[in-house]
Amino acid sequence: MATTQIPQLRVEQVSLVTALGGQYLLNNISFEVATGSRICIIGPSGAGKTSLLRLLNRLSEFSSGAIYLENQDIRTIPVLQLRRQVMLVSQEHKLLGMTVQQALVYPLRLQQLPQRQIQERLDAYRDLLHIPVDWLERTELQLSVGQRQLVAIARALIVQPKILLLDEPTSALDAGLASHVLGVLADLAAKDNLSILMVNHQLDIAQFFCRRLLYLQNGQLLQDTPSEQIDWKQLRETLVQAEAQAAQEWL
Ligand SMILES: Nc1ncnc2c1ncn2[C@@H]1O[C@H](COP(=O)(O)OP(=O)(O)OP(=O)(O)O)[C@@H](O)[C@H]1O
Repeated sequence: MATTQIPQLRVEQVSLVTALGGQYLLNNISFEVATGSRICIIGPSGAGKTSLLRLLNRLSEFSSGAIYLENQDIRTIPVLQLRRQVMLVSQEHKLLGMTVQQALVYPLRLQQLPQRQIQERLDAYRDLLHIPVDWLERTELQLSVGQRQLVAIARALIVQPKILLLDEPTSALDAGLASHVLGVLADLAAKDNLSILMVNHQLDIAQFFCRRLLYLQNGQLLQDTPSEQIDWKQLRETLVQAEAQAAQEWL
């Protein structure tokens, strides 16, 4: 008899309304994430992409609807436990006054892992992401934006989450490093069942990496499409038009 696998993450009719003015930043969003998914979230500036990611590990609270991690309502999961399973790499990469090494091992120390295991994970993920040993003693100010981005990705992966939320993860990496990082992420999705939701403005990266695309505009989920069904040329044009419209609304 076939078994039905429960989705790893289920977003059900979720809305986010601003505190003042009652404007909908996200309106009635529903989708599911299967284990090991590679999903890109695309849409013009201000569409609500970052806001959506932040709801998934409760950095912000949704106004209505529900989100389930493996069938458990995320509001019933202690927030630190949730964030260990659903890690967000945001666009701002802060080491909070720590060195790279301290920042990488901090979440593992919080989990009270034995020192030997901490060292093994540090070596493994530093190696995996090609972070040179001589960065370990550097602080944020001694790293370029791209280097900080790489450390932030390592810091999320070292915790071995079930779901990784990435907000423009490769925007500051050169093409070679970006493609290495995407290869590492694809391997982790295939071998370790890591699910990845990635906000990305670079459609060529989305086309290469993602197996499914969520298209957001004005807080609404307009498309949820497997990548093989996407007309990328059409999508590029839609996005250019939507960006132009968004820019006009700001003028
Ligand atoms: N705390 C907040 N209060 C009010 N409005 C907010 C808040 N946070 C975000 N917004 C607004 O919500 C909308 C969606 O913002 P969000 O950052 O999620 O968009 P985005 O799609 O990620 O945009 P970008 O591609 O430019 O990063 C924007 O109009 C933004 O100004």
